[in-house]
Amino acid sequence: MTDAHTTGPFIAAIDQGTTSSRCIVFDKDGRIVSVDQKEHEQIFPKPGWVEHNATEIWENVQEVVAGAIVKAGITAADVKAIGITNQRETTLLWDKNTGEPVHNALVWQDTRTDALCKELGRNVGQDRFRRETGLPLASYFAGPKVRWLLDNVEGLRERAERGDILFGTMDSWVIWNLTGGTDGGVHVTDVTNASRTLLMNLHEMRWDERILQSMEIPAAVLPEIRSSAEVYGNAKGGVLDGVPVASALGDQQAALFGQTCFSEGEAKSTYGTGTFMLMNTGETPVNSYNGLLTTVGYRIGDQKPAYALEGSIAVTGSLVQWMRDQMGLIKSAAEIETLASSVEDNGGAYFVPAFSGLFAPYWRSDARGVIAGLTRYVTKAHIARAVLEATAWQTREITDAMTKDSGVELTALKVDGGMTSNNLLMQTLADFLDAPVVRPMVAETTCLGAAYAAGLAVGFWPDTDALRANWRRAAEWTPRMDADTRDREYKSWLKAVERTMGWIEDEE
Ligand SMILES: Nc1ncnc2c1ncn2[C@@H]1O[C@H](COP(=O)(O)OP(=O)(O)O)[C@@H](O)[C@H]1O
Ligand SMILES: O=P(O)(O)OC[C@H](O)CO
Repeated sequence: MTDAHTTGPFIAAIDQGTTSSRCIVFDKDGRIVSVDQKEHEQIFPKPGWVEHNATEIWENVQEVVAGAIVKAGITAADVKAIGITNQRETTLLWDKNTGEPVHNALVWQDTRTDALCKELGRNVGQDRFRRETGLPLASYFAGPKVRWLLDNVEGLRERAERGDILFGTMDSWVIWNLTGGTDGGVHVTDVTNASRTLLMNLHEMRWDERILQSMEIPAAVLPEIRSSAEVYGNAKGGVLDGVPVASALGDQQAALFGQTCFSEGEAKSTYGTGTFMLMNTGETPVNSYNGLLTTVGYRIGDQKPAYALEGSIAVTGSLVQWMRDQMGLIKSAAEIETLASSVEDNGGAYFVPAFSGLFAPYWRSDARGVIAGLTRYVTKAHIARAVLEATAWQTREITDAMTKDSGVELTALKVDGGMTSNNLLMQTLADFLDAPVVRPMVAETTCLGAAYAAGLAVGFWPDTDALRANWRRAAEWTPRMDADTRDREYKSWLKAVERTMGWIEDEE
């Protein structure tokens, strides 16, 4: 599938995402040469619980890597490096002697550790976690999930303490398997993924011993924390045998990198299963007083890290999936735009999809979803509109918090991800933010970011300036809504948000 304009060598990026795994081959201009992708099963054992089968995921990863290489018509010899990016926080423990997971992976959306987080908050204190890790104590993050597994899988704690068990987010699982698994696989994670565990000291980039003690997690299970762009090892076996594995970044940080947000104040927002806005805040971590997370943006080799402020929204694209799969109101995700465009407005309806509680800026795990403002007038088209507006209003709440925390006014928002193919949503976003929304030519910024980092690590690209030169605007939406309408609608949205809170009582 390579054309006359794309001659090698290439970089291959693997994106192990929440709903699918994909592999994309890029050329030196950052153009896509080939793509292969495969979905995996979403397992919902109980309300609020979400799991993935990590063995299925690893099989899919191997399949899409082979698929992308075949489609590109190339071999391992043409690939200079492999970059890894992944759904963050999703937590796996596996046996290092057999390579078998000890349990399904607990997915970032899973809320089973709510009670544990409350208990830790009472015993250890919320502030300590915020101060050391940059994160609020919430079921979203990996550390409490590790503790839950150690407490609930029979005999696991003893095996972990004996040194037989490895913990990893999906970057670690993919890298360990890629580099040989039980036959010498390297057990590493990068600073961006480690910064999502509630276990890493954000300032010193090392596992925090006191937090490990209070969470009762043995250090023996932990991967080594490395930078986001360096060679961790070479692939062993498979179609990319011998190729250096040279980057790892959580998917949202990878998108920040792929959008070339290398300067302080530059931000992007990625619209996939959830939505995540990150702003590069430079070499020092910025504390949030408005419900954002402080996280690592990236670290290239032994250079100073770039930190970021993040606004995380749990449910955006997954609400569209829910309309399709659970409600049967649309047949495809794209159909939501046609349905929503058949009416002028939301008909008075507001949909707050607090399915996993509310993330930024509220961090309320006791919240659950509501549709507010219903009257007999409301049709499924109005609900479809409210679904799209929910994504745009949630972004507005995040940009407001970013402005307060960073002092930087939003002048334009760089966007990417699957939902950005929805024109109505992008226009609504520009309207609600009262700022232009800009989409780059390569909307696959997550894979692109991982490819860029891997390429920098092996000298395929010389520096970040070379990467910036690849960024090209594909589309722009400018605000058209009058201020009065925007303010009135925003007030109604905030009223609907209030109605979600406190739905789950402590004993539930
Ligand atoms: N045209 C569309 N309008 C609204 N949502 C869409 C559209 N196309 C895809 N989506 C949503 O985008 C998400 C897929 O985007 P993607 O970036 O691939 O997500 P992820 O990386 O989280 O798996 C799905 O949740 C899907 O419902
Ligand atoms: O796989 P995605 O794109 O839904 O991203 C998930 C995030 O990394 C969760 O923090």
